[in-house]
Amino acid sequence: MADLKLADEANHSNDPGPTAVPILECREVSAGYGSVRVVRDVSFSLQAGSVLAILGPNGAGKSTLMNTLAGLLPRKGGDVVVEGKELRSGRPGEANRRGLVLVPDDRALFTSMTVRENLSIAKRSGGLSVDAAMEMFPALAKRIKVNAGSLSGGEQQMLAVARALTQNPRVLLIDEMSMGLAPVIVEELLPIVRRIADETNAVVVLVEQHVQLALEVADEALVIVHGGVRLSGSARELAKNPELLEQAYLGEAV
Ligand SMILES: Nc1ncnc2c1ncn2[C@@H]1O[C@H](COP(=O)(O)OP(=O)(O)OP(=O)(O)O)[C@@H](O)[C@H]1O
Repeated sequence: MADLKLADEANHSNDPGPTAVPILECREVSAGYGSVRVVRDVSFSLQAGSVLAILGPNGAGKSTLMNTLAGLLPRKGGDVVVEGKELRSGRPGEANRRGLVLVPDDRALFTSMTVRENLSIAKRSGGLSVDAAMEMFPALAKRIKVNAGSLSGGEQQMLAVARALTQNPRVLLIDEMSMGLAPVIVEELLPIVRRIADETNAVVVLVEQHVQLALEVADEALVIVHGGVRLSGSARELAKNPELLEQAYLGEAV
């Protein structure tokens, strides 16, 4: 099956020009568990302020790729380069210090601590202050004294993203933000991702099952099937080609 690369027409206006060093480069990255390779030769390059949507069916390897980028899993091949410097494989502390911040699909909040405590404990120098993070999420600001475990699913997700922003991310990795959330909540949350990229100039890599909503906020998209990139291109072009997306998901030749 030939991979398809759509025209590289990014829909963001903050193109830094051809000489800028990419914030994140993934060069033929492979990953997996034990001797099993579940992600194969994934490559992409992202400039400051851009959003990449990683799409694909269940079990395709999307979370494995995210965890590998965050250093939680060792790579089985390839290079990850952050702002021009290689990142060592399987070093989550180093990845975090270099600005890769993962919002995991289980959100990993301290449920018996308040919203404010969850944010204060994560805060890093250079990251958004608790108050600035709350400005991004006014609905959560009203719940700042509430324990994270008592928040709604949408509020918990806001807190997980707000917490990441207090850590000064250069690369924000958001794995299935919409997991378990009603579509109406997802429609509110995803535009915030766009705002984060635009206002902080961080790169956002978003794994998302709500394909059309993700394509509305992303600049670029990859469809991963069976661990390999099946389709890639500008989010705007992919959004205009739902049949192509469907074929890619089904693993048909496109
Ligand atoms: N800890 C693990 N040990 C061994 N295999 C795993 C582990 N986690 C995931 N896998 C396998 O790796 C493959 C890719 O899983 P992964 O969770 O990365 O897919 P995904 O695209 O994120 O899917 P989903 O959308 O369902 O989360 C699957 O076959 C899965 O069973």
